[in-house]
Amino acid sequence: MSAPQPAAAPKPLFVGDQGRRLTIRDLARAKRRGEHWPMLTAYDAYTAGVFDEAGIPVLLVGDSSADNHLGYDSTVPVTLDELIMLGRAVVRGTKRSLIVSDLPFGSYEESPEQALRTAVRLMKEVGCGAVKLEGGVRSAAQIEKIVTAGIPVMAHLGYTPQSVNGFGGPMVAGRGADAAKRLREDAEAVQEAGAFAVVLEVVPAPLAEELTASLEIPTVGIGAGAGTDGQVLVWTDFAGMTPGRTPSFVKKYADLRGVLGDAARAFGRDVVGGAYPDAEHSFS
Ligand SMILES: Nc1nc(=O)c2c([nH]1)NC[C@@H]1CN(c3ccc(C(=O)N[C@@H](CCC(=O)O)C(=O)O)cc3)CN21
Ligand SMILES: CC(C)C(=O)C(=O)O
Ligand SMILES: [Mg+2]
Repeated sequence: MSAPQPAAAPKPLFVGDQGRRLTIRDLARAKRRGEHWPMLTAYDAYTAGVFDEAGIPVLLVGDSSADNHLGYDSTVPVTLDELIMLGRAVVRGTKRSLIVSDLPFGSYEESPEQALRTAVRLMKEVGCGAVKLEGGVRSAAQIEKIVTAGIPVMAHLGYTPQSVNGFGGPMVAGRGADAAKRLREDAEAVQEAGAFAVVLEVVPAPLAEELTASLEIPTVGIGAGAGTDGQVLVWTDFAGMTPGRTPSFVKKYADLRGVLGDAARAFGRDVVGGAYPDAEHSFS
């Protein structure tokens, strides 16, 4: 009899060498195992390819592309056609990550039928694996309609940026007993409607932890503390590409803006000074 072998270390989800695209079932299994996993936004093929190769299991074609890629002031103006173009690039640039696409503002609020039409366009034209929309109780009928048609839906609660023009109150959602109760009801509603996961944006950490324990579906936090199943960040924030101030929950893992600016200045100096192109970079 040989000595008992130590149990094989569970393979973290983000290593992601399944040789296929991740699915929502992989995320459900990660929840059962108590694994934490990262998610990043992506708006183009190269960047998405870098994250896919780095083993990020879930990439979001966020409507945050509006203010972080397309130059709008908020997420409100981005159109479905614009998001579809970005999503197609992200899918073309990746092999393994699960691609989730946001439903942009105005493309689902009117009715469950409108929401399904939008989700179907994203599934057909982008080829993503899931869609995401904002709102709890107010969006439950939309979620149910889309899920019933066989399309996985990620919900999004807490601070919901598409409503920025309607917000009068504080940014941190779920603070205080009434707000916490509403957030719990929203979370229950989206799970009941069939969402496979739920984003909790700018929510007090203890409440996000409580929801993560009470819900069967994975939670994905952004500014919601360490207790959620997944963590998502806007890629330009985590990589130091966003100009100016970023939300306080962001940790900057690189200074891409500095690196790229330095490269551009060096190229400019070389061209002006005659150092580029040199013989090595010319044809004789
Ligand atoms: N670059 C960027 N990062 C994001 O996380 C992000 C976007 N853009 N655009 C769409 C939404 C908007 N989100 C935001 C935007 C601002 C804050 C922010 O300024 N938060 C302040 C708290 C302000 C308050 O308490 O009133 C912070 O210090 O974190 C947070 C999330 C998250 N999303
Ligand atoms: C921040 C995430 C959750 C998002 O909705 C987006 O990037 O659009
Ligand atoms: Mg979004």
